[in-house]
Amino acid sequence: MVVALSSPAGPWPAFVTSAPGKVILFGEHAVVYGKTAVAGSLDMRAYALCTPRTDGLARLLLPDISVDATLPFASLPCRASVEQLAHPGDVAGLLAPHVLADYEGGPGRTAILTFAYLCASLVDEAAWAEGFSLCVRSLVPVGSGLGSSAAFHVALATALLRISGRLTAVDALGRKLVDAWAFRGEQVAHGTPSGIDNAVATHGGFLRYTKGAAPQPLGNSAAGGSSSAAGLRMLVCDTHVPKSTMALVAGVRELRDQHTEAIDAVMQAIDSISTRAADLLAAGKPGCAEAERHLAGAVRLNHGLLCALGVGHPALDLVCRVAGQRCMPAKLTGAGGGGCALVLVPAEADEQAVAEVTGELVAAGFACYPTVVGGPGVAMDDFVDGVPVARWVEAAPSELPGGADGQSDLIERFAALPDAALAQLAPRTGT
Ligand SMILES: Nc1ncnc2c1ncn2[C@@H]1O[C@H](COP(=O)(O)OP(=O)(O)OP(=O)(O)O)[C@@H](O)[C@H]1O
Ligand SMILES: C[C@@](O)(CCO)CC(=O)[O-]
Repeated sequence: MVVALSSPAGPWPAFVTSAPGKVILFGEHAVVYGKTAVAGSLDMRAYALCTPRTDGLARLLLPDISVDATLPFASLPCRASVEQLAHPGDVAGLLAPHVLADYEGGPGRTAILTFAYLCASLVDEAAWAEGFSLCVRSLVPVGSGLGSSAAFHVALATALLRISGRLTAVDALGRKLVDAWAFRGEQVAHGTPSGIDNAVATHGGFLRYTKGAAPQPLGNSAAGGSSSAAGLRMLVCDTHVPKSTMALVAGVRELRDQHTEAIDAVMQAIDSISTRAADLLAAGKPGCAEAERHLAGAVRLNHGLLCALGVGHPALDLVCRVAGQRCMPAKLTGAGGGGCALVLVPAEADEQAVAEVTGELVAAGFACYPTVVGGPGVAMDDFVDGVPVARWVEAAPSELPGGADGQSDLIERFAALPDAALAQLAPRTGT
């Protein structure tokens, strides 16, 4: 994929940003309390197409969650008032009621709040002057524990930083900036996130993560280098049981307030599991029999400890039982309470056993994704295979009635791209 970026000032071409979902191998929830966690990027991404306008309006189109909002600059709070907020989530109190009127609760409201917060913080009146349209589509299932919100916030923050002229390249400095602003988006959505999800969505690869410290790559590279940890084969199983990350994190906090010593001991146990696993992955031995045995035990233990924190669910236990019967360790991943579980597939796994596990889980009503973990993080492109993004979207197959008629707005065409066409916008490893 060719990446060529125009100067931020002056007219700009349509561009696309994208960021991956994540899978937490070890340490969710404990990471909120400063413990170590290990996570990797998924091969499912969120994509944002950004196009210039001429009417001074900003349109946010989120077809996955039925949001289509068009805002004038004056409908946003000013930067100074946003900067004075005690917490980014308090932005709701600054917005005129009509902005949220059509989005009472749920993902649409959260997305508008984050958009408003990031726009008010980043895009000044001059940059807004001509307006822009932004459409975000995602192949990361929403609310399943696979970091759909972080992928969304990283893609969104990258687009708004570019529009504001603060970001010209996704290099080390650019990634730091994106990560910091995506984290604020996560704060709007989740209250007190640890930052691990946005770190993985930004940097890609496999990371050892501790809140407040720089994420540590585990023998891998978001730029497409080979990863020892990427040798881990996994099935990600979506139970489709809805959950709220914010409520689950708040629930663990309440439990800790009541049973501080006991919960801190659980957190410490999770920390030792994550730390040892991170060392193993960093040493590049995930496939050897001894390491695999160790990781299998660690996965089972971590699941049990998460259940002790009150974030388990019978559907997640079912995944662990079905996989465990075929000697495949499994645990919940992400916030728990529903959402997804990961199944570690041993290097020597019998393919028949993998197919049986998949079949049983699908028969139980779950979705099963064989997963490649450890791919690229955030990306920003003006060209797809040498073709300007706008022309590529126009030419790509669309699900709009009437097919490729060239009549519809670029944003509408992007919103109607089949998933397979959308997936082609992923950065190609090694280019
Ligand atoms: N495709 C999308 N379009 C627009 N907004 C999205 C999209 N996907 C996710 N979001 C935003 O992310 C929020 C979902 O966050 P939530 O924490 O519930 O799920 P998750 O990130 O998938 O799970 P976890 O945090 O456990 O990994 C939505 O409320 C919405 O604001
Ligand atoms: C549950 C949690 O640990 C992971 C959610 O993907 C919350 C966080 O780290 O912000």
